[in-house]
Amino acid sequence: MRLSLACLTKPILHGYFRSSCSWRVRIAFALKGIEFDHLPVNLIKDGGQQLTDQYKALNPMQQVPAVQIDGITLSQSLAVIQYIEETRPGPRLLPADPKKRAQVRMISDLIASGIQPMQNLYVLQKIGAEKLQWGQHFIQRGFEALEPILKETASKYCVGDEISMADICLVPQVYNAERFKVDVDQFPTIKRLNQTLMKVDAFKLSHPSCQPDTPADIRT
Ligand SMILES: O=C(O)/C=C\C(=O)CC(=O)CC(=O)O
Repeated sequence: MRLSLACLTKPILHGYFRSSCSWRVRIAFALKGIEFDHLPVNLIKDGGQQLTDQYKALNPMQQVPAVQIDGITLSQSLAVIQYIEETRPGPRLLPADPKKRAQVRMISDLIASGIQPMQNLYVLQKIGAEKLQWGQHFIQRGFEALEPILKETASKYCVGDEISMADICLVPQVYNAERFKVDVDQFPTIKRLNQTLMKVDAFKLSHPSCQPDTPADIRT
């Protein structure tokens, strides 16, 4: 087998400890057992390091994460997750069954396109005041849709009994819900899945509370 040099170098994750989209990528790397180098991009410090020309050259959307892997640079966490799914061994992150696979994509997109972008830093900075209520509104609305969907698709995990990309999206979004003071008790399926997943090492080790760039005062 011929291995290109690019495949032999560790991927580099440009991310931020508290970014839910960076956390998604960290979970996927952990589940697949992929070692990576972490280059922190502080979204707050100096007005936001993602806004520098240097970072813009890496990711023109000026958001995290960006991942350098196999000689290419990818932004957008779901594209990264699907790329490593297609190129790396280890547990499957998308089910083989087409219906379950579609359900995983539906749940992932619901979160990654329907909820998270409405409460990300850039949008909230544009809103000005009312940030908390704005974020709460869109997470609440999204979880009201997600709960009945998960009730249908979930068994041990979001879709059946295998951890998938849907679970990778769910846990960081629940973390954001808690940050925005959405009462997750309203959503028993979401709550139960989050509790189950937070016992899995890949989710624990990648948690925002214990990353290289986690500030000392909130590190656990
Ligand atoms: O420390 C901060 O407050 C800044 C940024 C974030 O949390 C990341 C986001 O923009 C939200 C998100 O990932 O969903």
